[in-house]
Amino acid sequence: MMHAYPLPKKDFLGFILALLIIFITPLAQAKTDILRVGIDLTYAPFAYLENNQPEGFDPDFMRLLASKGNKTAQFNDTRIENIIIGLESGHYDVVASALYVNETRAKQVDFIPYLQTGGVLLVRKEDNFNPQNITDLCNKKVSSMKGAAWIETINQISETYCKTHNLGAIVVKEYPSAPEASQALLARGVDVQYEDAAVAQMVIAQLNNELKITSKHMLNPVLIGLAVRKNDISIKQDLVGLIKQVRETGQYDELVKQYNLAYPNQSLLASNQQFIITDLNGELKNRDVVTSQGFDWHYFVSQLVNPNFVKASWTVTKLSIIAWTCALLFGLLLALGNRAKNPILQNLTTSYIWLFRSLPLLVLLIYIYSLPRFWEASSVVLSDPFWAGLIALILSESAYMAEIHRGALQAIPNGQIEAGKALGIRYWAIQTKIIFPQALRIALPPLTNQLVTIVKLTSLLSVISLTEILLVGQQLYTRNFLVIETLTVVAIYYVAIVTMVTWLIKRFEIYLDVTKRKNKQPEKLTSLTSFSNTETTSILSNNQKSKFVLELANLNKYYGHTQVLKNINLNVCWGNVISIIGPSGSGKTTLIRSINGLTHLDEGTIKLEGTPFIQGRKNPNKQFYERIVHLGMVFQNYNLFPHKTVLDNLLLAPDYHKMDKEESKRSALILLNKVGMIDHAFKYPHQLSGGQQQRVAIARALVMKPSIILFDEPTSALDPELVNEVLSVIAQLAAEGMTMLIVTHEMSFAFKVSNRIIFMENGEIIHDDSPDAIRKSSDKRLQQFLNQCEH
Ligand SMILES: Nc1ncnc2c1ncn2[C@@H]1O[C@H](COP(=O)(O)OP(=O)(O)OP(=O)(O)O)[C@@H](O)[C@H]1O
Repeated sequence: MMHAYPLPKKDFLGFILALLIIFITPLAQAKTDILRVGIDLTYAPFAYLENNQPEGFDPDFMRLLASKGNKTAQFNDTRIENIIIGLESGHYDVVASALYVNETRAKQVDFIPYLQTGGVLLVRKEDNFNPQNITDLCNKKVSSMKGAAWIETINQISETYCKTHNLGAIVVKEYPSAPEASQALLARGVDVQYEDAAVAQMVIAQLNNELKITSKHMLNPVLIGLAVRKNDISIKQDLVGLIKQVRETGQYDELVKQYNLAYPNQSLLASNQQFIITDLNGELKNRDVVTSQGFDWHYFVSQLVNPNFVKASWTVTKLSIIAWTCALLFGLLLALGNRAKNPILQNLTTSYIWLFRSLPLLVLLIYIYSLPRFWEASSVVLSDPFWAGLIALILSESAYMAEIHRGALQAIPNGQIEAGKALGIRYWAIQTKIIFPQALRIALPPLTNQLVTIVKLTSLLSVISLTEILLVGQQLYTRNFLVIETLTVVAIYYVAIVTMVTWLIKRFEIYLDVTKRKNKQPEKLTSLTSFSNTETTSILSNNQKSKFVLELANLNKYYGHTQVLKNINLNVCWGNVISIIGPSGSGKTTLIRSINGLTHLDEGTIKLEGTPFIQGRKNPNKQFYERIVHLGMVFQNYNLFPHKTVLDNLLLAPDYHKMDKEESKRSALILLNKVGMIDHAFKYPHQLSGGQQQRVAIARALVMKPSIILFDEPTSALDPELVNEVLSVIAQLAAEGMTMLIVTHEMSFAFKVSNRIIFMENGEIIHDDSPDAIRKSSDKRLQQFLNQCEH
């Protein structure tokens, strides 16, 4: 029977200890039984994956050594550029990845030689170019695996032979692995590939003989070694002893024969003696513990001014800024397409965004860079990794930016578009002058983030051999193994670029933020107060060409099955001030918005100044856009443009309609004076009260000299104490003979200023009479409504 009591404390600790022992013992055992090998399994035939198992010479060799030492080889697949970081960090004990031996590498790690190899030259099968030696490569582009031994030799020959013989330099393009270097050759990004002899055989077989070896002899023999940490004396002793054993038993010879490789010859061993830890007989030379060097400050400082880093930084900056700007603009078009009413456009943009957000940039980069293989003409542009990288970045980033723009565009209130439309401004101008500047301010912080992302993403472009900052770093540390020093330089360059570009955009963001802007120095406006009344009223239109300003005939409007306007007929004479009153939901706003096309009618015609203006469901025509400016509109929520000053709010429409600049500025100032806002001409809307904003909105509606102004509940959004300042401006306009149609809930005002009052209910005009007649009407429903309003 089990006890329900808790375990005594002592027993509990014992239990934990037992658990630890159970788990730790096998781990501790595992460490001694396992030979941990760092290896890059993308380098066939030396090391590759087959059926998920490491295969090739290096895995076979390490398995052989491990079994001789009664251990199991455990492979840790790591790309070549990071393989020494793993060794130094203790993730494995030895690197067996066809590493060539050289002086600078030997300063960081100890090498135990175990193989020799050499290079060959590969070209496309159909090419007539037959290079035999490196000297035949002058003026050619050569692809190579990153950090390969021969790169230094090629660069040396380019300097000492090609340049001195005026034959043109050899351009080496480095790729992460041999398959990518071959793809570049097939895509005509390079003319020739320099490859390890054993690797080249394998590549040719895999690519169905699309490439051929042209060099007859193995070029540039190199010594290959196992790399171990300098202070790891026991692993050095173990490995040297095991290699000796497998050579003596003949197992080593059997293995190298299978791969057509060889143990390093004596002369190669002799010439590399100072870089390896075994002598010519394969015995360990020095058993002292040598600690690896600390941070190499001298090298670090020298690399800070390395011209290759400076050049790569310029490439990264240029590429990032161009990619960001193009993706920003393209993304904006995509966002607009996505918001369009056209379903084809919507589906196309949605699919684009879905596809390019899902595709990894790396895959996209390789697709684009390889395109010339299938479409030769594209090689003119795409063989240059800068352009291929730029196109891939733009395609991918524009998909992300489209979503940022979509969010920002959605955040702009619809009233801004309506205010633009009411001023007769067409679609593109509304977008560019009103919507984009406001949306850009909202989108800028996330867009800045994207720029930082792009700067960092450029490091991926090394797969297509673009010499960017990380690639320069990798080229350096795969040769000298000074990983931390080099990466610190890389980090400094990236941080500097990101800091610079974000600072620039931050300045732009501050520039766009009108709340942080100081008011422009006001001009001398005092002279304006001396304008005569005639000059002030002459600004208002008195262009009476027809009997009626506005004629509405048989207007009908439905929302779904609900009819909200029922056969509306109304004629407005010049100078009429008509107030539209009625209970909530009676259709007042719908009526006034359909007069200037903001709400589409289902049936009926509207004539403006005697000429047809809107006809039923027909789309607005050219005549509509020419005449819409004769209809001013004042909205309930003012709808001023927040990114423009008061004066610029007034000048937007005259500028768009190409009116005389000086004259419209003068009219704008006179109108501001008229509505009592002249002292605020250079303020932004957020610096004004609601009443002041509405007075500016009235001046803005007047600046195009409309024949009639429509007011949609102009005081409903105002605090009670601000209502009167707006109403007195409207009353003044009424007194000056301005024709106005006013939807209002301010009954006493309506009765005071109007010559006619229209009472609407359920979408119908029930009464259309003088204020006196309305007041005296015997209609109970009307009287009930008026009584309610008075309360
Ligand atoms: N976009 C829309 N979709 C569907 N129905 C709408 C839409 N706009 C208005 N309506 C309906 O049309 C009718 C008339 O609305 P409208 O806004 O013109 O009334 P109103 O008299 O101006 O009311 P209020 O005085 O409250 O502003 C209402 O029943 C309203 O619910």
